[in-house]
Amino acid sequence: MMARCGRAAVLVWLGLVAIGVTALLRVGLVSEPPQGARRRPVGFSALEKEQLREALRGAVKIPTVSFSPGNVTTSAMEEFGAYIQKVFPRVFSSSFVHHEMVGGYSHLFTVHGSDPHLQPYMLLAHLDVVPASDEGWEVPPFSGQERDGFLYGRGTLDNKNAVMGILQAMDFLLKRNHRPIRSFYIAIGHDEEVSGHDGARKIAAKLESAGVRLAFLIDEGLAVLDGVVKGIKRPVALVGTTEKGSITLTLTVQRDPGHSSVPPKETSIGILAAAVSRLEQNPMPSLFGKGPELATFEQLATQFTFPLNIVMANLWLFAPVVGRILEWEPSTNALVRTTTAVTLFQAGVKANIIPPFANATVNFRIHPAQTVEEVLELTRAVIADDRVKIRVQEAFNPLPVSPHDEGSFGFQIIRRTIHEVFSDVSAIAPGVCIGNTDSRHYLNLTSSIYRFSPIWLKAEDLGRIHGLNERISLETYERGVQFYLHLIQNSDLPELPKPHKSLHEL
Ligand SMILES: CCCCCCCC/C=C\CCCCCCCC(=O)NCC(=O)O
Ligand SMILES: [Zn+2]
Ligand SMILES: [Zn+2]
Repeated sequence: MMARCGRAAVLVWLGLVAIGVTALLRVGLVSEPPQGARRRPVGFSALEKEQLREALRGAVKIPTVSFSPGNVTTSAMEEFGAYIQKVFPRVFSSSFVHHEMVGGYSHLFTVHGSDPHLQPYMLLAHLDVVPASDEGWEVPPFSGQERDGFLYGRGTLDNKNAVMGILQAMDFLLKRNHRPIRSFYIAIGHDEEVSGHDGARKIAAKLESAGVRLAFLIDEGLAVLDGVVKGIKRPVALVGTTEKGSITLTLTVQRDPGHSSVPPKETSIGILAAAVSRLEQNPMPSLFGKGPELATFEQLATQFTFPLNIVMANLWLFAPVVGRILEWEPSTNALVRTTTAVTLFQAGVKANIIPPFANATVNFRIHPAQTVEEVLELTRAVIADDRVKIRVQEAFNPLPVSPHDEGSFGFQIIRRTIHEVFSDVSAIAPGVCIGNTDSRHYLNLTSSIYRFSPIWLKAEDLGRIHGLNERISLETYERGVQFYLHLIQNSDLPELPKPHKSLHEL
């Protein structure tokens, strides 16, 4: 009997291994880099390197902060506009580049390629940054100081690296007398950090009313991740093919004020604090494996060390266990569920007055398998207190998944460009962008929206985005400029080679 059980267990194990190996081979083929002649990184002279670093430093020193919708630092944004004109005169004076301002402080460049029959694409970035005070920073966040090969400052990763990287690449192309064949737009929003309603949304509306359709669009988002995903030793690049939805709620409790010497059993502050604490103690349900994050892990399966590689290649069986493990780290927990972040709390007027009001802001990022309505319903159920009034500030559902198969022009061009410039990455896979981007305003112009920042992130860097000591290595920034240079040239391809030879010709 014991022997029979043992033999059965071995057979089950062999079966699992066979399935795993099959899946690994399949996945291995999918994630194989495109073959054939690759464009080699263009060399920058020492002077050019110096120029591109100084240009970024100058951009970081202008405090283009967005505080809230309608409350952005307009004078800094005007200064930023003048700064890029000064640094990139070639771009602003080129006969085939048209520049215009939209929504007061956003920039739209139209680069007219030599073949007007090719559908244009778009490079997207934003010039505004989230606030930063000196406290906790190794160097002041708007001082543009450099340490050990890193330029420190708010916006170095999010997103002045892209604004300056794109314009710098354009400048270098013009300097080398290169006119792109395919037309493209460069859109630089000024209020992405506070919803993009005055910048990106207006640019999108303008292009839409002119009947523009885009071949694809690339915005900030995921990146090259080095040691970020536990179990993967080598760097991998993730391209965001979708992004999470979002809900921002204001929770309010109002009670009668009075003398603090005769307090009620519960104050508005106590009631609201208990409600937000319940939200934190009761996270949204795990949905790991029910959305496009499944494809990310399947495609990265071969990159995991043994035995995780077998596990990842068999998520149909192991997804619940993997989901539990991913919950341990905030960065991967964000892929598992709708996240809940209590971000603002305002209450009370004076030490000896019973507080008449308490307000809290809670920001949820919605997992692709959930909707705004579902999250609202769960939130009401967890708060379960009619004294807490719930108001929706802003809400949108998770974004559609952009095509990422072998025939998807934009995805394959981006993939090829990553292979050329970040040749040290071992795999490229589609992913869910956990933050939100201006790209969602362009849904009516294209279904091919990709979110990839050409930056190299180690696990410890994730906390720098919107956090303390945001910084970029100058070597990484040079690669970012290379990325946009290559991307613009690769996009000149009129179409992808036919499927039977696509991988060899790309
Ligand atoms: C196997 C997958 C592991 C994924 C781990 C997550 C990696 C995170 C990588 C990049 C950081 C995401 C930043 C996204 C851009 C956010 C832009 C932004 O700040 N927008 C405003 C907002 O979201 O409020
Ligand atoms: Zn950003
Ligand atoms: Zn940001």
